[in-house]
Amino acid sequence: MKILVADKISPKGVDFFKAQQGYTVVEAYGSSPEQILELVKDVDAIAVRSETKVTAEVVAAAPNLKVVGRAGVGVDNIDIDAATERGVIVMNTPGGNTIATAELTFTHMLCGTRPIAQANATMKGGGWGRKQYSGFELMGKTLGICGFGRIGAEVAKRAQAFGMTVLAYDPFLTDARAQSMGISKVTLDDVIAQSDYITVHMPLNDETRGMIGKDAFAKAKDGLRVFNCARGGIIDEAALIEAVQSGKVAAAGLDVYEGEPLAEDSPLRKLDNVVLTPHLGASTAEAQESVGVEVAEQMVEALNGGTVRNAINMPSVDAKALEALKPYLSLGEALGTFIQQLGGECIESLKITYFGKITELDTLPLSRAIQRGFLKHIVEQVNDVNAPKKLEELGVKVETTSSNTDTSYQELVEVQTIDATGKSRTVGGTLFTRRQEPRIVHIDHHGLEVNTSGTLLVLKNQDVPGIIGFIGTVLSEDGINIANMSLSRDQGEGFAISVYELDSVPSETTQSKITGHKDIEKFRVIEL
Ligand SMILES: NC(=O)c1ccc[n+]([C@@H]2O[C@H](COP(=O)([O-])OP(=O)(O)OC[C@H]3O[C@@H](n4cnc5c(N)ncnc54)[C@H](O)[C@@H]3O)[C@@H](O)[C@H]2O)c1
Ligand SMILES: O=C(O)[C@H](O)COP(=O)(O)O
Repeated sequence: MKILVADKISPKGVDFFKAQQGYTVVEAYGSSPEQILELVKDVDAIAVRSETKVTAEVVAAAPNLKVVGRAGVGVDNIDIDAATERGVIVMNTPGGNTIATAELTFTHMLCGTRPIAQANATMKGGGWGRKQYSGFELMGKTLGICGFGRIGAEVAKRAQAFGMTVLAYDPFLTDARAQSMGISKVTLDDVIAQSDYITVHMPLNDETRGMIGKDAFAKAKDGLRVFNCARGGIIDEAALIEAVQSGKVAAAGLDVYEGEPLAEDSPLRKLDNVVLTPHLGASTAEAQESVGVEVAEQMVEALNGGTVRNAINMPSVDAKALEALKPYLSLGEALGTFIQQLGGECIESLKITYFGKITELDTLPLSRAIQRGFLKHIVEQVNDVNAPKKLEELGVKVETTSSNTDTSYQELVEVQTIDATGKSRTVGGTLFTRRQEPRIVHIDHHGLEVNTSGTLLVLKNQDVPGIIGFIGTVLSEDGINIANMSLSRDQGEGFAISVYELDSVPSETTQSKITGHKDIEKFRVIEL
């Protein structure tokens, strides 16, 4: 495996890569976009922080690329869509720099309350300035936190320790969590109208870009103090500059910017009551060691075919849950591959239903395995990362449900296809013998028992004598052994469904002989 470490991550993380047998590590910090395109030509994985941009062009230039690892939280420097389309796993290390960033945020809040940075600059210039640098207290003030995730919550705890009242705006924050943290869950308008301090802790996207802008400053209290240690652009820079210049905003602290590095001539650099740091949130020894080692471990585990942790573009499952799911994954893949070949062409919908005990597990990886299996014979380079996207591109709608309807099995996975004419085909599978052996247990609700590997001949015929003998004869003339056979008779309708497990695929001639038999309505050769 060849790993490109494109941004400076902890030496312990780099050493972890180097310690792996058969791994080659290229460390190339501060490379230009052109150099990156050249460097990724033969790499299996790229480790980055926020500097290197993993664009669609970079993904396209790296045919062997399997994993992009981000030693940190934000993945806005990685083109997730391009990576997903190619089946490249993108992973981050979400918790490792939470405390570092919460502490930097709090440092900014303190600096925006007591003019430490400004006083320090005066002192270094030979001055004293005791009178001009008096400040305020945090005690008794209201802090509004927009984005109450890992970092937002840590900032809240620190603010409470300083005697602040905390309001939070986060559409995903539950009442129970707000209550247990002793904070008030409010609307964005309330945060803006009631806060003395506002800090933002969410990703930058179309919803959050400019969330604190001209309108917000107009509705805010006079003398508001604002802080952004999340992503540049959540607080609109032009609006902030205006609000600081007009005195509406009394102080601000920024660690992140709309463009990084911040332009040398940015007006922000000239505002006395705005304290700036160069994207230092995660830059502590502890955080860097944590995210550097974590990203290296996660990447190696994924590259070696183990558990995929903290992936952005596929379900992440912990090792224990994955162990419990393992036997189901090969069943799922086989059911997907089977139904794609049984369902025929122009399939518009793929419905997955889980029954019984399996509904207690996290079935997301299993649903991915079914989708991957479905695409196995029709799309090249499909994996759990890109399977949903490939199905979407093919116009196949995927629906997954859990049902509490009783079946004859302790647990059952059912996969149904519906084609453009509305015709539906269904296959069901379960695990036999203490959950280890995958079996197909029905086709279109006709009970059978079929193994989930190799070549299958699926037959629908009139339920008349001589069919099994005929199939045995034509296959033996072709030199093909039958390993197993399962039969389901529908006496009411007078036909039978049978599945023959074969040692190899029947020749064209044999298949024409089967087609020619007057009592055989249809058959399919299915390769699992
Ligand atoms: N300055 C730095 O060096 C630094 C370091 C670490 C993280 N960060 C950034 O800080 C941000 C927060 O990181 P985190 O680890 O707390 O992430 P997190 O995922 O734990 O929390 C983000 C929170 O934002 C909320 N959210 C999402 N959309 C929202 C919206 N429209 N309105 C309000 N809330 C919304 C989510 O519900 C979530 O609770 C990220 O952007 C991350 O990239 C910056
Ligand atoms: O999202 C993050 O984790 C931070 O922005 C840290 O970025 P960095 O690794 O480039 O310091």
